[in-house]
Amino acid sequence: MGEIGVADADGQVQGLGGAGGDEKILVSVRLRPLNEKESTRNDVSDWECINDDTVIYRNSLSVSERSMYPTAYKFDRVFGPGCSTRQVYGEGAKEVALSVVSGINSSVFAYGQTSSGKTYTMSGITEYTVADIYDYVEKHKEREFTLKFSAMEIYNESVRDLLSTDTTPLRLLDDPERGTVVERLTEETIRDWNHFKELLSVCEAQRQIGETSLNEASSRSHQILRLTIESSARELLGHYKSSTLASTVNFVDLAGSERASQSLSAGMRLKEGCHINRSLLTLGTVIRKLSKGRNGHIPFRDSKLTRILQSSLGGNARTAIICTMSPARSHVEQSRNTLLFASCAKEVTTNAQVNVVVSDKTLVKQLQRELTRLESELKNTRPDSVAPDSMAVLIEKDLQIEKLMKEVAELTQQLDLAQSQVENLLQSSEGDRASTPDQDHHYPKLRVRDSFRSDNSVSYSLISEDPPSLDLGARSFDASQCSDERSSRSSEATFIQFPEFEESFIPENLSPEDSIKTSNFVGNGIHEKKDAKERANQNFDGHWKEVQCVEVEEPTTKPYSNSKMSESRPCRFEESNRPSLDIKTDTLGLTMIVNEERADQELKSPPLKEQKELNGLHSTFIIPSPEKPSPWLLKESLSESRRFFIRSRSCRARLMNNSPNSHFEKVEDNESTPSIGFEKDFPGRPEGFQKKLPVLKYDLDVKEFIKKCLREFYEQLCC
Ligand SMILES: Nc1ncnc2c1ncn2[C@@H]1O[C@H](COP(=O)(O)OP(=O)(O)OP(=O)(O)O)[C@@H](O)[C@H]1O
Repeated sequence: MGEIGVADADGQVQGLGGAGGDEKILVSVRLRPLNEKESTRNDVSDWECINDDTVIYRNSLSVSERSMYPTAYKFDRVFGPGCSTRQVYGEGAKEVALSVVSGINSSVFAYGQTSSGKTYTMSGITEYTVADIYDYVEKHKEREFTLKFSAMEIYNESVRDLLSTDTTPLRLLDDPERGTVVERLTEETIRDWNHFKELLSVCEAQRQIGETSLNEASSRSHQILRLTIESSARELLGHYKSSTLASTVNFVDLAGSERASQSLSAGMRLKEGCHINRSLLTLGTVIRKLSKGRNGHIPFRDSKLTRILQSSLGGNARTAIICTMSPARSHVEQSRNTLLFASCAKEVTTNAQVNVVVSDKTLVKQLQRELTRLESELKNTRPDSVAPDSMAVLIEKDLQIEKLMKEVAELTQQLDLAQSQVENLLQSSEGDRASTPDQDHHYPKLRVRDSFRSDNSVSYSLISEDPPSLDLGARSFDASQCSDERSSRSSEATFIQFPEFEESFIPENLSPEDSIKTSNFVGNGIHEKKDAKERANQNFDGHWKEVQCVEVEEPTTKPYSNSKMSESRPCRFEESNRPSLDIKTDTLGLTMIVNEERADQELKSPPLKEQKELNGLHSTFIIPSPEKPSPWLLKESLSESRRFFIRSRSCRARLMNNSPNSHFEKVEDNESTPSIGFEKDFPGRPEGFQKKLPVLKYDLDVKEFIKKCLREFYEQLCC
C-alpha cells in the first residue's frame, strides 16, 4: 500500500457506518450479577441501574462518605445485571466498532477491576462486531473488502504477538502517519468466519492467564485484538473511486485492577499486578488529562498500553469504553474507581477521520496530474503576473549606462581631437605672428559678437580643419591686419574674429541651411549649455545675412588694379572677373556656396538695402572697440585716417589702414596665390581663452550638451 491520507467523511462514507470528526468517547457501564463466590459470602449488591444511563449506589452513606462520593453516576449507557452482551454491544459499542468499515478507526475498551466481566464482555463484542462486519461485507458487494487480524498482549510491560509462538517482545515504532506501530506484528488476513474464530482461539491460548483468589482465569495482561479492514470500490465510481479505505478497530481487554490484599497475589502474580496497576494508572492519568483538554503534556509514552492506544484515546479514532463493575459491596471502592475513570473518559474527545489509502499507482497518477496542472499554471501566469523585477530593471539600466559611456567616449575623443587641433593652430598662428612685425596696431579693432557665447564664457571659435583656401580669385585677408596688438592680447577678446569675409553678398533670404556647409566644426570651449542652441539658431542667420559687407569709402588710390569700386554703391565691389561659379570659401570652417545668380541679385540690390544691412551689422554684430572707434562710426574720418574697409572681389571684407604700402596687399587672381589660412589669419589666442581651456570639464552634462549641439548643428548644416 502507498501513502495513507486522511479525508473528511462524505455522504458515502457516512452511509457506511458513521461520521468522523470530534466526538466524545462513548462510555457505558455494565454491572454484572453477583457471582457464585460473592453470593456465597453473602455479599450484597449496592449498585443499581435505575435507567439506561444512570447507576446509583443504593447503600446508605455516612455523612463523611456523602461529601466524598456521589450516589448517582450517569453515562451514555448503563447496563444492569440482566443485560446481555449483545445488548451491550448493540447499544454501547456497535456504532463505534462498525465505523471501521467506513474507513474510520475505532476502539472498544473494557475497563474494570479483576473478575468484573471485561473478558466476558469483550469476547462477545469482538465476535458480534466481526459478525456484523461480515454481514456488512455481504451486503456491499460493490466494494471489495479485506479483513486482517492481529493480536498482541502487554504483559509485564512487554508486547507480545499472540498469533505467534515466539515470545520475543515486540518493539514499538513511531510512524509519522500511522502513529505507534508494533514491529513485526503478525497480521493474518481473515479468510472467513471460521478462520477468524480460529485466530481468536489462538489468541486465547496464547494470552497470559493466571489464577487468583478473585478469578480462576484472570487475565494477567492487556490484550489488544486488531482488525484492519481495507475496502475499495469494485467499479471506479464515487469520490473515492481510485482510493482505498483502510481502518482498524481495536478490541481492548484490559487486565483488571486488583488489590494485592484482595487477590492474595504473591510472587509472580504480585509482580503482574504491579505492572497491571501501573499501566492502568497511566491510562487513568491520560484519560484524566484528556478529559481536561489537550493542553499540556499527555503521558502517552509512560506505558506501552497508552502508547499503543494513543490514537484510540485522543486521536483519529472513535472509541467506546465499557466499564465493568461488580455490584458486590465488597468491591465498592474498586467500583467507585471504575466509575471515576468512566466519568473522566466521558469527557475525552477524539477526532476520527476517514483514512484514505492511495495506492502507488494511483499516487503516481495523481502526482503526474498535479505536476501538469502546476506547469500549466506557471505558463499561463508567467507573462501576466511577473512584473519587471529588479534584475530586469538593472539590466536595462546597465544597457543605458553602457550606451551613455560609449557616447561619452566618442565625444571625449572628438573634444580631444579638436583641442589638439586648436592647440596646433594657435601655435602656428602665434609663430606666424611672432615672425610678423607689429605693423597693425593702428588698425581699428573689429569686434563681432559671438552669438554662441555668454559674457563670461570662453570664446566659441569656428575653425577649419584645413587651412582655408582664400584664393578663389579674391584678395586675401590677413587677420593680423585687422586686429591690433592690444585687442589680440586682450583677455576680454572673447569674440569671434572673422579673419576673412569670403562672401559678403549673401542673399538676404539665404538661410544657413541652404547656403552654408561646414567642413569641420569644432567647439573649443563651451560653457553655455541650455541656451546655446537657441542663440545659435537665432544669431546664425544674423551673422550670415547681415554681416554681408563692411566697407568704407574707397581709397583715393585704388590698390587693386583689377578691381574697381562703385562710388554710388559704396558697399559694392564689382568684379569683372568674379568667379562665375559658386564661391566656395572655407572660412572659419564654413563653406559658403552662393551661386552666381544669387550673387548677381545681391549685387543689384538697392543701396538702401545695403545700408540697412550695414546698420544692422553695426547695431547688432559689430561693436566698436572702446579703445578705438570703429571705421563706420568714424566714417568721416576714415579718409583722414586712411582706414578702409574694402571689399575684395570675393566680397571679402578687408581692413586697411592709411599705410597702403604696409597694409594694402595686392592679391593676384590666380590659383597660385598662396592661400592664407586660418592659422595665419587667426589673431592669436585670447588670454581668456587660454586661461579657460584647461578648466574644461568633460563631465557628463557638458558632454551631453556638446553631443546635442554637435548633432543639431550637423543636422542643420548638412541637410
Ligand atoms: N455479565 C455477566 N454475566 C454472567 N457472568 C459474567 C458476567 N460477567 C462476567 N461473568 C463471569 O465472571 C467471571 C469473570 O469474568 P471475566 O473473566 O470476564 O472477568 P475479568 O474482568 O476479565 O477478570 P480479569 O480481569 O481477572 O481477567 C467469569 O466466570 C464470567 O463468566
